[in-house]
Amino acid sequence: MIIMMNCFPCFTSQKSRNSPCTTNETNENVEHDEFRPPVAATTKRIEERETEQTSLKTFNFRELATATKNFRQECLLGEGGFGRVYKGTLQSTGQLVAVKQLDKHGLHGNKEFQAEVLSLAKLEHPNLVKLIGYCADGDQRLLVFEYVSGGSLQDHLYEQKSGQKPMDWITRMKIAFGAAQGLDYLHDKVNPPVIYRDLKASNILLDAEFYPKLCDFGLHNLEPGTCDSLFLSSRVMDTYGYSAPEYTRGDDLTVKSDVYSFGVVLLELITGRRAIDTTKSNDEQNLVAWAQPIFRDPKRYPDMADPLLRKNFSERGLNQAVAITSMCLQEEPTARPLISDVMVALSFLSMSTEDGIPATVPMSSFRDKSMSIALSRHGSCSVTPFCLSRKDVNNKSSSSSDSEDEEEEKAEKEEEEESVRSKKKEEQEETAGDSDDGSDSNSEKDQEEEHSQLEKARESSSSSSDSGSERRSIDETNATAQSLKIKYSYSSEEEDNEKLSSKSSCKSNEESTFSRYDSDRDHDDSSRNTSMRINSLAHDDNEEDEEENLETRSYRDHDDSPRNTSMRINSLAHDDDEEDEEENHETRLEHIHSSKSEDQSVYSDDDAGEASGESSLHRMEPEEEEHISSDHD
Ligand SMILES: Nc1ncnc2c1ncn2[C@@H]1O[C@H](COP(=O)(O)OP(=O)(O)OP(=O)(O)O)[C@@H](O)[C@H]1O
Repeated sequence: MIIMMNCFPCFTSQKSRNSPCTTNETNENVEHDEFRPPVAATTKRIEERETEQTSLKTFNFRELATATKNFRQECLLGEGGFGRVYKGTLQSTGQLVAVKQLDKHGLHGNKEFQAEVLSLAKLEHPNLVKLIGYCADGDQRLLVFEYVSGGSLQDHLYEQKSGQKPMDWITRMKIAFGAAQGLDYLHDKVNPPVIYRDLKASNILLDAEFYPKLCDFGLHNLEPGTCDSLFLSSRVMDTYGYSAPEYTRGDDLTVKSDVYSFGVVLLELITGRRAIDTTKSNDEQNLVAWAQPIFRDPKRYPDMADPLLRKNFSERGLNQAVAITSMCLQEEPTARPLISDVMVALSFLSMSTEDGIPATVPMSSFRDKSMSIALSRHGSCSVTPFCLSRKDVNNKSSSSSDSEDEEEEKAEKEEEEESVRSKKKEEQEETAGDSDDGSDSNSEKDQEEEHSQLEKARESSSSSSDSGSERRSIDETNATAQSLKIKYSYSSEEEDNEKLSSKSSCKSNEESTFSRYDSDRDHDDSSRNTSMRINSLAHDDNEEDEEENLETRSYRDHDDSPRNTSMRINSLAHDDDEEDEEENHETRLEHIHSSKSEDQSVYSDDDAGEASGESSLHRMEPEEEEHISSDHD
């Protein structure tokens, strides 16, 4: 979009040089140029609204000189590929800002600059450094950003000040999660999507509470050299170690190239190693090259972790994080996950739990199946295809015992119904075995019987829950699972997932789910305080010739009890006036798993003073998993 030069008076007007102004204050001066068709009043109003929305300020050079004490050395925060960055204080408001003085190489014209700046200003997200304003005065081009006080991720990982504690595991995961949210916004929430191109540890700024904000996004077109082909950008070198293989091959960059760079950052967070470290031996200089063989050997994952973490992380958390990283770092761009899926997975990893073990990630939270498959390999993803409704999440996140009781009652009811239904199924199968055409002829009768059994089950279930007596035993549930011939284990591989998915006739996530994830910045220490919504809706695909219209619904139950590992698979036929009874099933698959399984043990090494100086791995043995079915046996 091309914006008029006079729209920003600091380019031309003397008046503007003396006072800061916002773009909306100056819209009266809008003129038209040759690139813009005559602007109708309405169009003009739309533009005004756009600039109002961004509330972008224009500054004159003198103001910014004052703010930065005349660009004094002591205010210099650093110098990057775009130019120098100074810390400043706006005189008018007292606000702290970071003033980026763009290099004059390949200087962009005012119009181009304004256009870029305005589109930049529209990119607003809590995990992006906010552009406050700009200055284009003579040949000066400056951008004014909010000041982020905590330094960059690079500083925290590698340039720690003395006495500063190393970042703990959860903090690292929260940083990764926040960065993923920022990237997701650029990739998924902005139209057209913005390819960051420059994601790296030094571009992730942290505030005083380690809340991450991405900087330098969308600046590509302002990069020195984009107007001057002879100018070799120093940024190319800086990005070395983060850039995706397709960049080196000279192929086009896509959002998946950003996913690769994100993978490198995640790897840095896990390992505490720089993307490129020339002080290391040859085979360890390139972090990704060093990590690739380890990705293939999960037993070596713990060796990968940053020694500064002193093994204070859960094994499962580490496995998940490494699995996500290795996916992001796939050679082939299409094999890399969507950042939205990475973000969802990290939302679980960044939640603090009492025992430090991250919750299982519901498979249907992902838009792309590959992520759930990768995580399920590490027992980190519930393989049941299900949908997490907002109501479910609310119920789950509520600490109210009432709602938990209600959930349990509901689950019990469903189990009853499921039991009846599966028994019926078995009978039907037997009948089918005896007589080929028998099932058809009896189907109506069967339906009636089934229905009446279900009704009975509902009644008996409600009466038992009313009296508060007799809970349905979980071995019955397991029998139900068996009757559905679904096998499951925590180490289940891809095929198991596929089988389970197909058993429940649920379409792939890609096709059938819509995920929405919202999290605000209070995503903090308590998982209960985490504001998170994941909604997935399995929806029908009319083109598919499905005999049954299945609505699959389930939810994650992050069970607090370490000794309860069970899987409940409930399937019930429900009568719905509007829908054909024969064709409608509601399958509820609920997977409740233990907070601690074998794969979930916590490594801890609190013994900082071990004589050897090398911490040994203390593995807190998981409490024995209690498979209720085996108890029953
Ligand atoms: N909004 C900001 N708040 C606080 N510090 C900032 C801000 N923006 C940049 N900085 C700091 O200014 C310095 C220079 O930043 P800049 O982004 O220009 O360079 P870089 O990230 O080191 O390299 P490159 O330009 O290649 O990405 C860095 O130390 C960075 O942490």
